[in-house]
Formats: sequence, structure tokens, C-alpha cells
Amino acid sequence: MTTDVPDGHRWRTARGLAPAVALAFRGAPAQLGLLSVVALAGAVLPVAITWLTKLVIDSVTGGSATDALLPLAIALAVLGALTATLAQLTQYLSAEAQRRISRAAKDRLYQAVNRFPGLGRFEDPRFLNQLRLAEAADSAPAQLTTATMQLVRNAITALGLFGSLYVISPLIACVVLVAALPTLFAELALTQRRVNTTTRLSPDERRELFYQMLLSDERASKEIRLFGTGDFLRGRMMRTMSGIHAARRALDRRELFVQSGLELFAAAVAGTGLVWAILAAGRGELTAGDIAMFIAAVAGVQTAVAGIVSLLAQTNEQLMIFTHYTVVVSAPPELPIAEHPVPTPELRRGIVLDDVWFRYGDDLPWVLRGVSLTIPYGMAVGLVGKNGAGKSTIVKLLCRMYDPTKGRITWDGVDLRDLDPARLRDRIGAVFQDFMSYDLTAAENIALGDLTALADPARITAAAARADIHDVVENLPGGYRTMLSRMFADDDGSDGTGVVLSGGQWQRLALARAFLRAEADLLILDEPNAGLDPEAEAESHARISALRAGSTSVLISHRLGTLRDADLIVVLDDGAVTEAGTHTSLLASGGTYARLFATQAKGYQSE
Ligand SMILES: Nc1ncnc2c1ncn2[C@@H]1O[C@H](COP(=O)(O)OP(=O)(O)OP(=O)(O)O)[C@@H](O)[C@H]1O
Repeated sequence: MTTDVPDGHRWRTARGLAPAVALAFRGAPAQLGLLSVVALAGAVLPVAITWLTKLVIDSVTGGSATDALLPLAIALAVLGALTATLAQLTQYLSAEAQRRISRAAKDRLYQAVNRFPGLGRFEDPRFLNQLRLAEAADSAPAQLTTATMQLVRNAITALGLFGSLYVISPLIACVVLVAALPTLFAELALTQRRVNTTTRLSPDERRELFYQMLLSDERASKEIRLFGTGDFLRGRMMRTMSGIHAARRALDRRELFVQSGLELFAAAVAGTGLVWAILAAGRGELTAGDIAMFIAAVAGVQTAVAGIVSLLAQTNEQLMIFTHYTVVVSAPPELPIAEHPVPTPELRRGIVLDDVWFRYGDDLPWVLRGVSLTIPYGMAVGLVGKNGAGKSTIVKLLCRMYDPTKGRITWDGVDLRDLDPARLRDRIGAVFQDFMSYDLTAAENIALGDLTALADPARITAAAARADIHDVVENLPGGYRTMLSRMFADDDGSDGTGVVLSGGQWQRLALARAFLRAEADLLILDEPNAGLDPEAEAESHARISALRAGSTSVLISHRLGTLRDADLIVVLDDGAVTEAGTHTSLLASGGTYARLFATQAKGYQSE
């Protein structure tokens, strides 16, 4: 995936205009319709005012009667008032259109983000940079559409004024027009540079944001204070920021230099024209009205042409930014999705990992090296192994967050690649090692396991009871409606206290979330008891065993006692299965499991 828009791809970039405008019109059809009418009216007003001004001056200097002057003066006043009103109306309509279109654009962007089936994209720094740029592009469709309207409006005005100028002096009219060309090219070159700089700075800006969030993050604040790393992190943030500012400053200086030169050039062209007009008037070739119209027309054409140039540059810039948006919303799924997925069958036989090899990237080491393993239907399988052995990776593969690099995983004989990932996940309940704690109410924290439960509080309380967290939640100030956050404490309309649970309590809540899917075909518990006290662990263990009796589950735990009554215990070492059997058989064989178990048991006994 490309991260920036290479030079020389303007045409491809320009093709982004149609989808951007289509998106904008879908987001705010009424506002943009009205804006088009207003823009058209605004286009002809300056030309009409210039001609009326000339007529008024010629009438005055020609000694016309007041009766003849009055209608002209009134018409001028009305057009002036209309110009002022239209400007306000344009501003209001543009702002409203901008809000609606940004909303539509953001909605579409995150719909696309939610559609990525696996985790790969969220671990790809190039994609994350692109996503950051796409997030900043939500105003591009609105800006592109209004810029296109303004372009048309300015073109009409410029043409009208150019015609007026042409009547007085074809030569000067052409000089004014040709003099705008260098400005056009200079602005386009500046735009390209601006966009390239923005693209280049995206990783640094992401890094700056990371430090900024870290410094105000509630969870990070403990370590930052204890280890006194606040100033270190702030220093890094400031250094990153200085680098970004230096790049932007260099760009601003270039713009200052180029644009000042262009302004001087335009002023010189206008000044030369004025000298010529005054000399021509002295020779009696132009009237006073002609001079007034000449001055207004030269200024008007220059303003309109400068407007066109800057709008073209803006459009070019927005189009390049919008390219990132388009890339993200049209990015294909990073996991191949079967065109006609096999309906995920209810699990009846089991899940088989068949010579599964896996690494997180082509340039990264193998994490799983030919794992073959059967998770029979209705049985509890325990995974044991040292840190980094690949246990959680197997869990992620079972949920099809990634595909095996080699080998395959089957669900009742069907390759996971042939199933719809969403339907597969409907059949799985899981507590991940790095489970989430959401800044939402207690009920919502549980209901996220199955959103249909939001309308059925009894299911939520039942799941909480199974995870042994019901009493704790019920005794919170607002019961299940308590906001489990200090950050958004008053969002629940309560007294604004908000509650933060302990690590073990959060873990039980995550268990309750998984238990909402008690009927799931496969329950995965990755270190479900790590945060529980010994009594709670024993109790939780008994509950899980009872709940899962006769069902299929995968349990991972470093506390081997938790796994001793699993139907099958699999020992992983460095990404390969080294032992498998029941607790008793593994103890009897005297291998790694027996050694690890003996070490843990000894640790408890010596205490
Ligand atoms: N998203 C990732 N990108 C790259 N490497 C990863 C990623 N996740 C895990 N790894 C690597 O894969 C290896 C196995 O990790 P995994 O989390 O599966 O181990 P584990 O057996 O669950 O360990 P633990 O007992 O510490 O939880 C580790 O070397 C880890 O660094």
C-alpha cells in the first residue's frame, strides 16, 4: 500500500474529485443545492456592479438629470446589499454542509475500519499512518465541493470582468490574464510540497500524539509518577514537536518568499495598466467612467484569477489528502474472505490444527512451527508453556484474527478460511489475556459480549452471577448502571462518583462478558484467573468447570492447578507441541509438565 501520493499522478488524483463530490452531495444535498444557487448569483453580482458604477459615473460627469441617476443608484445599493447578504448565507450554508459531510465521511471511514476482519492492519505502521491522514481528510469532500462551486463562480466573474476590460483594452486584458499563469504554476508546486510534507510528517505526528496521550493517561500515570519519567516523556514529545515545526517552518518560509514575489508581480501589472489608462484618458480616449471601470475590472480580474489559482491549489491539496481516505475506505480485507462462505456449522466433531506454521510478518521469526493439535468436541483442552511459547497466538488463530502462514485449521472439517469470520466468532466466547475494560456502565461492560442482552437485563445479571461479580456490581452506588470510569463519571446521570474496579473485579466482568455466550460452541479463556485471589480462583475454576462440563473449551494458565482436570493438556515449547496428555499421564511421563508442576507445588508447600 502506498503511503503518499507520488508526483506525476495528478490525473489519478484528480479522478478522486467525482467520489468526493458524490460523498458530499449524499451528506448534505439540500445545503449544497442552495449553495450552488447562491454561488451562481454571487458570480454575476461583481460584473453587474462594475457596469452600474461606470454608468453612474458617466451619467454624473455627462450631466444627466437626477431622475435618470436615481434608479441606477438604487440598483447599485440593492446589489451591494445582496452581495453582503449572500456572503453571510454562503458562510452559514458552508458550515452546515461541512458538518453534515464530515459526519457522513467519518461514518464511512469507520464502517470501513470495522470491516477489516483481522488484526493485521492495526499492526501495520504504514496503514496506521494512512489511517491518521484519512481521519484528517473528513473535511476534504466538503472543501472540494465548495471549492469547485467557488471555482465556477470565480470563473464566471473573471470572464465577465475580463470581457469588460477587453472592451476598454484588449491588450491590457490579455496581459492581466497571462500574468496569472506563473502564479498558477507556483501555487500548484507549493501545494505538492505541502501535501508531501504532511505525508512525511504523519509518523512523527502519530508519535507526538502517543506521548501526549501517555502523559494524560490514567493507567500510565502510576508508573510515570513512580519512575519519575514525566519530564523524560515530555522532553521526547517536545523534541518530536520541534522536528515537525521545523519542517512546517521551512515550508512557510518558502511560501512567504514565493507568494510575496507573486503579489509584487501582480501589483506591477495593475500599476502599469493604471498608468496607461490615465495617459489614455488624458488623450481623451477614455471617459471617467471607463477609468473607474478599468480600475475595478483589473482589480476584479486579478482577485478572481488569484481566487481561481488558490482554489485550484486548494483543490489539488484536498484531492491528494482525499487519496489517503480513498485508500483506507477501499482497502481490501487483509484476510481473504471466501466469496461464498460455508455456513459455520454447530461444532460436533472438533477443531483441528494441522501442521500450523505462523509468523506475524515475513521479516519476523516463526512463532508456531508445525503445530498439530486436536481440540475434540465437548472437551476442555489446557495449553501450557513458557512466556512467548505461542499460546495466545493459537487463540488468535482459532478466532481467525490471522490466517496460518502454512498449514490449516479446521472447524468440524471445514477450513476456517472458508467460513465467514463474523459467523465463526458468533460461535466463540473468549476472555483474552489483555481483555478490555470499557469506560461504560457495568451493565454495558457485560452486554458488549452479546449486544442483544442490552434489552434483557436478566441475562446480564445471570452472566454476572456466573462470573461471581453480581454482588459486587449490585452494591455499586448505581448498581448495574454505575459508570465504571472516573473520566466519564457523570455520564450516567448519577451523582457523578463513578467507580473504578480492582484488577480482579475487571477480570470477572470480562468473564461475565464471555459467559453471556454460555451457549457458544467454543469457550476460550486465556489466563482467566490471573488477577483473582486464591479463593476466588478456586471458586472461579469450579464454576468454569461446571459451566463448561461437556462443552468445548481452550484454557490457558500458568497456574497449572487450574488445568489439572482438563481432558487434554498440551505443552508448547518455542512454537511446537512437545507433550500432550492428561494431568496424570503427563506427571507419570516425567517431562516438562511434570517438572513445572512439581516446581509450582513445591513453591506452595514451602510457604
Ligand atoms: N502482534 C504481534 N506482532 C509480532 N509479534 C508478536 C505479536 N504478538 C505476539 N508476538 C510474538 O509471538 C511470540 C508468542 O507470543 P504469544 O503471546 O503467543 O505467547 P504466549 O505463549 O501466549 O506467552 P505468555 O505466556 O507470555 O502470554 C512472542 O515472541 C511474541 O513476541
